[in-house]
Amino acid sequence: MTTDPVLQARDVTLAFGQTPALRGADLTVERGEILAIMGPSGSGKSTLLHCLAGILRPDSGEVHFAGRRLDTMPEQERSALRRDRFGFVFQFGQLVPELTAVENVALPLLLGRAKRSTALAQAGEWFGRLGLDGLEGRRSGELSGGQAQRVALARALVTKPDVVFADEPTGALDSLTGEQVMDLLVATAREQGATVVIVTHEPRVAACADREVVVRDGVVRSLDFDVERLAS
Ligand SMILES: Nc1ncnc2c1ncn2[C@@H]1O[C@H](COP(=O)(O)OP(=O)(O)OP(=O)(O)O)[C@@H](O)[C@H]1O
Repeated sequence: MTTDPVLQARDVTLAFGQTPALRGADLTVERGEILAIMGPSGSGKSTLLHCLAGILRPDSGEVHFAGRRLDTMPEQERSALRRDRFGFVFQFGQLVPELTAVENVALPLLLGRAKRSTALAQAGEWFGRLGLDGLEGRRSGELSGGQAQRVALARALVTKPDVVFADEPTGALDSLTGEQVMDLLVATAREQGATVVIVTHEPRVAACADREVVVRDGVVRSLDFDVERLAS
């Protein structure tokens, strides 16, 4: 049985002023797939991730999510879709410093208008699951980098999103902690059947993925193409 891809970028271009970031990027992501996007600094990886997540609107080309055009969708609808169907993990966790860890995890549920007690209870379930027991009441300044990133993972996963977008999720962590965070991300995403799109510089992180692609000069290449090109 074949299923439709969950995400698709078709001939996407985007420039920041005079700087081209994407120059005809094509990418298809299958449902449940864990995909790593690699490539040199400045090649367009984060811009591609932001287009796929409906954060940036391309100058031309199309972006599809679950059969719907994301690039032409009105902002309000895109923002609801990001809140309800996508989860995000960034390099520095980006927890809200005024909130406790459990409130941070509950945030996407509260923004989706869940009852506060229900949201906090659901958020609390993630602490045991991610080895964070007892840290529910801490603020981000009282957590280690690895703990904060696990809280950020819980926040990305708490809504049971279709897709988790992770931009350098281990970039600020030492390699052992980074590995633990990646193992947790992959295991929980697989458990929930979530698709994961990871931008990373680190081959060890990419090795956790089902497939790797490389972005060069704003264009997506499969890893096979890249290896052949480098070998020739
Ligand atoms: N907000 C912005 N304003 C201006 N130029 C930008 C902006 N964001 C990205 N760029 C430029 O677009 C190009 C692609 O950037 P992007 O961040 O997508 O690359 P990247 O591959 O993710 O890089 P890195 O690995 O260093 O994070 C670069 O030339 C970058 O300088």
